[in-house]
Amino acid sequence: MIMLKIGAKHFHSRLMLGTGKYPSFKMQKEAVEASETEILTFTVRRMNIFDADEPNLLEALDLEKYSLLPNTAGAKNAEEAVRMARLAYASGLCDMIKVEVIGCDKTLLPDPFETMKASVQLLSEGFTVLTYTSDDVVLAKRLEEEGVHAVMPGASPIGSGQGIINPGNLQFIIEQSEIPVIVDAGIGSPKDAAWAMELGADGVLLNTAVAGADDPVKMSEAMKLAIRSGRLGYEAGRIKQKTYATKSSPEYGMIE
Ligand SMILES: CC(=O)[C@@H](O)[C@H](O)COP(=O)(O)O
Repeated sequence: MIMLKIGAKHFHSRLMLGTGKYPSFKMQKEAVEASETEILTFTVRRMNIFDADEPNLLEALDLEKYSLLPNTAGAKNAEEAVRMARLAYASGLCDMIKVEVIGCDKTLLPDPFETMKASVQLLSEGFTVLTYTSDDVVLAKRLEEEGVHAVMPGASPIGSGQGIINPGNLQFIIEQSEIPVIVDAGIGSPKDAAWAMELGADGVLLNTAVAGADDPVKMSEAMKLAIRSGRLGYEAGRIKQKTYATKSSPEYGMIE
């Protein structure tokens, strides 16, 4: 059964995993495998794409098994992001592109204007564009209108592990979107990932919570299960919250 469609690509897993910050290549490989992800993201700037003598940060992974989502992390403006995307494409390491243009070094929050500019340019060049944004509802809509293939609102600042700090905005973005919404960045624990999915997100992208865990492989599996569980809960339709109690054992309609 197909679960997630982004552009022309179909996926069974709703978890996208970052490849950086792992304590070792061995741990990276095991964590990636435990996640059962189909989409791996990596920073173009940190790849030694054209220099065979330099270390390759993906060398432990069998890249044939994954769809690759290079990201433009480190770009400070649209021009830099576009250049990185073209480089990833030219190197053959590009099924899709995650547009990430940082506007503030302290918060690592995206620059909305440059993000939009880069996304529009890359769309015009035929890329499948997934755009990292803040949880700005109007910007997410504008990006969708421009034709991006997915929006990726942050749960909280990258690497902060704060989890979802503005569920209301994520909810609005999810409700209005006809393209996939991937909650990206700031996930700290499995409960955050499950919550994002329960809100109706189409997927979650995370890195630090797994790579920085005491046991990245176990955490990777926990995230996989949390995302499945959150999605199931969303599809099952949760009960309405009430102010007052209602008995779990009603006096009528009991099963004998
Ligand atoms: C790897 C990547 O793309 C990050 O920029 C991403 O946003 C993940 O953030 P966390 O490390 O907070 O999960």
